Amino acid sequence: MRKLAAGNWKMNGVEADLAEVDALVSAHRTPRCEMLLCPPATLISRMAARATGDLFIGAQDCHAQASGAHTGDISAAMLVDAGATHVILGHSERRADHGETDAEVRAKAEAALAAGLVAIVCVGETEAQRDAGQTLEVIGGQLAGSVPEAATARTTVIAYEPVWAIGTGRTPTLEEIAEVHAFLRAGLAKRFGDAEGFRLLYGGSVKPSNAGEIFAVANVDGALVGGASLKAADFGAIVEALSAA
Ligand SMILES: O=C[C@H](O)COP(=O)(O)O
Repeated sequence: MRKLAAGNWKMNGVEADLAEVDALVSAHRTPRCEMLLCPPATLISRMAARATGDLFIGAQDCHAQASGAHTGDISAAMLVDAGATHVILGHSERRADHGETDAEVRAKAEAALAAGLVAIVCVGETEAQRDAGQTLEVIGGQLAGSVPEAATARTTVIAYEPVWAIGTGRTPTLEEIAEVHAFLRAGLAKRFGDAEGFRLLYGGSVKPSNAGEIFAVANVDGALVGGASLKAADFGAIVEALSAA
C-alpha cells in the first residue's frame, strides 16, 4: 500500500499561500508516498490547477445530499467538479463545532464514495474519555457508526486523531498509537475482510521532529497533519520522513 501524507489546512489559506503549494510541488516531484492537501473550499480549484505529480487536493467536509436547499453547504459532486479527489469527514472539529454524529458522518461518506471521492473518516477520543479508559470503546463506536458498508481499502482511509493531541503539541506515546492502530486494523479486518489495504493515518501534533518515530509505529500508514501542513518546508520534511519509513 502506498503511504499518504495528508495536510488539513482547516480555516487557513488565501491566494498568497498558493506559493506554498508551488514550493511543495517543486521540491517533491517524485515522493515515495502520496501527498494530499485539503485547503478551504475557496482554494480547491486554484490548488488543483497547480497540483501535479503525486500531489492531490481534497476538501474538509461535504454534504450528504447531492443538491438542494442547503445554504452554505457543498456537495461531494461539487468538490469533484472543483478538482478534489479526497474529502476529510467527521473531523473532531466538525463533530464538536457542528454537532456531527456518526450517522451523519456515515451519510456524508456514502455521498463522497458515490461521487468518486476518497473518504478520510476521522475517529478519536477526548482526553476525558482516555482518562476514563474508554479510548477503544469510543473509537470502536465511531468506526462502526461512521464508516459505510460500501467502504473499501481503495476508497476509504481512516484517520486516528486523539482530540487532546490536536494543535496542542502533545502526542500519545508510541505504544498508545500502536494500540489504537492495531485495534483499527483488527476492526476493519473483522468487518471488511481486506483490512491490510486500508490506510490508517495518525493525526495530532505531527511535525518534522516527531514524524519519523510515529511513522515507524506498526500500522501507521501516514499522517493527517494540521498546522505543520501550512508551510511547504515543514510538510515536505514530513513527506520525507514518511518516504523513508
Ligand atoms: O486534521 C489535522 C489534525 O486536526 C491535526 O492538527 P495539528 O497537526 O495541528 O495538531
